[in-house]
Amino acid sequence: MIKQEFKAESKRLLEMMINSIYSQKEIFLREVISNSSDAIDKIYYKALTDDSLRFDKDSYYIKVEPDKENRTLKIIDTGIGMTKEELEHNLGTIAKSGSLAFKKENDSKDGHDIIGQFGVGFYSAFMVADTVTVSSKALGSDEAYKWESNGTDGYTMEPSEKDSVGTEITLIMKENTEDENFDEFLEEYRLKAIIKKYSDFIRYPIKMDVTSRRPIEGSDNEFEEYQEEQVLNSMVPIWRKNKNELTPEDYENFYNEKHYGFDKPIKHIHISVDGTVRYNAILFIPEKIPFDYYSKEFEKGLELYSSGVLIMDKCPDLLPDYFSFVKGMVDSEDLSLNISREILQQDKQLKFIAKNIKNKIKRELESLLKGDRDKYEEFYQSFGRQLKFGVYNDFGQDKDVLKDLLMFYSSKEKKLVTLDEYVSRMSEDQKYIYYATGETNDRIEKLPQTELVSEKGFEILYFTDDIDEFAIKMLMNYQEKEFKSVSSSDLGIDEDSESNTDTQQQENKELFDYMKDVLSDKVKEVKLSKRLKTHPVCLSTDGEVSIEMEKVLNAMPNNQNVKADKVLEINPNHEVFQTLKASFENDKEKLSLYTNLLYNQALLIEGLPIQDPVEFTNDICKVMV
Ligand SMILES: Nc1ncnc2c1ncn2[C@@H]1O[C@H](COP(=O)(O)OP(=O)(O)OP(=O)(O)O)[C@@H](O)[C@H]1O
Repeated sequence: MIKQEFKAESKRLLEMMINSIYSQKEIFLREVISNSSDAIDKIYYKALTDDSLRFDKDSYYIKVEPDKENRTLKIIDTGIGMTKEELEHNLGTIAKSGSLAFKKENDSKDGHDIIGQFGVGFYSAFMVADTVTVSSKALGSDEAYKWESNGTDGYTMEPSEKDSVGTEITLIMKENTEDENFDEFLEEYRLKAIIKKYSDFIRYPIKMDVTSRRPIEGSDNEFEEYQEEQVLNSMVPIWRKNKNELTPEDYENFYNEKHYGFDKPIKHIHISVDGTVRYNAILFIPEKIPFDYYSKEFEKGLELYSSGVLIMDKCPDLLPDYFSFVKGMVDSEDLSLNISREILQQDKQLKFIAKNIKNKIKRELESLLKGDRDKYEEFYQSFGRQLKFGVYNDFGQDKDVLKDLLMFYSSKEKKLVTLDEYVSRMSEDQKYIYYATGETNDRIEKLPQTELVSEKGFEILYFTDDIDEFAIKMLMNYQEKEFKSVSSSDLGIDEDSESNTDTQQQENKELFDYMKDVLSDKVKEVKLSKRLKTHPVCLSTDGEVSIEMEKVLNAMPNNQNVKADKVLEINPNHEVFQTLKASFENDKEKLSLYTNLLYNQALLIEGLPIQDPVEFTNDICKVMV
């Protein structure tokens, strides 16, 4: 059987490729500049093995020349150039990458890694240009050649004049349409911005004649325009520099230049890994919460570079949600890019980098907590909530990563403490890590439910964030100590008076049954309290859902009307209890009134709404008259 070769409609293929690979037209400049940078790198490589060649870095550059009048954009480089054959092979064949072949022949060294690999980037010029002319003189050749194409009808080749070695690409820009303005790619400010965004860390200077204004000599208010050649890119990526050479100010400047935030970062993390996947990263922990951080608009992610060229503005896969506040960038030469360089082909390397980064951020936060408590607390005030979400999310799969980073306000220390600090202070007879929930620390401080635990001398953690209790339920325990709400039915505290209370409970069973009937299904039970010392009444809960959780769940849009099993507790040592007993004997109507009043008071203490406020105030008046 004869094997047939696939035939391709190269015209259509090219058209499809030009119009569908890239999501943004501005990318063409990144591609053409990357080619120029590769061409200069190739001279560098040649010089390594060819003694007759000297690579003097300062003589190599890339120049961008917009010409608004003629609507052309030139990109000129002093790279290795192309011979007639190379022009034909590399630009006349789609998906033929001279650069990839070159890379295979020459091992990449000293971070001079060739960018091109797919053999398609050049054609992105046709997204913005009708005609592309490439005039090139190869290193070691006396002749120059010109390649020209309008992107659809093939190309022409002819000898041309060119004095120096290198390549000059001229784009004749497309006519503007209703939807597209191609003139923008001839504007200095736009070219500057595109170069800064994608090609800032190209190792060679990218120059352009920039128009500036200056006062005319001898005049106060007259100005003249003049042109001045400027280098538009920073060239040296700070992440490639030795950490010892860099000062904290260098990192701060980088943070500001890259517009990661308007604040001063609390900490920077510089990572250089030279293992199976090589990468460099500079990460920042911001000081202040970005204004949109807790909104839908906020997008997490790090900038992703491949060999110094920007691939993605915000690569979300590099950060877990709970570290979404981290800003910065990652640069790797080992990424599997897809041909548009916009998304990644497969994410094995990316997953590896993300995992490393996650562990590194965790370790750095732990060391901040140990080494600079004030700074950590500052950080925690801003982003602690996010860490707690991290404990709760995905069924707690990352709770162990985060548990040592958590902090809560302590009843004893009157400041934020870690769980480790809490547990290390626990006395032998303390079974649980106690917590109380409420809107503010002040309100929790006054909660009747805390009385017994506080009297026992046990520390209580104050939960004021709606996520707190959910996170802790997910954590279940810390260093094998379970968490216990001060409002839960069993506090695990052995009281001497316990049997006494139990007897009283038995003796007054009918009273409590009556009160329960008055309240019907508003409460699960009415009983004598073991936890109250001075306050007459409080609510506690029986079961998994606490009152605080009920509040949070019911405030959600998909509210499923979850209810906590509430227990109304009465303090047997309070005079009110005697009044209740007396009215049970003599005046049931009064007992009903008192029961409702006590229940509503308990709701108020919890910050829960009273079902019928008018009835409540009328009830109070009834007691007065
Ligand atoms: N300015 C230039 N100087 C020298 N050679 C060039 C220049 N521009 C392009 N080339 C050659 O043309 C080839 C094709 O370029 P093209 O941009 O299409 O692909 P690439 O850079 O190899 O790969 P990628 O699609 O990944 O960017 C390059 O591999 C290179 O050999």
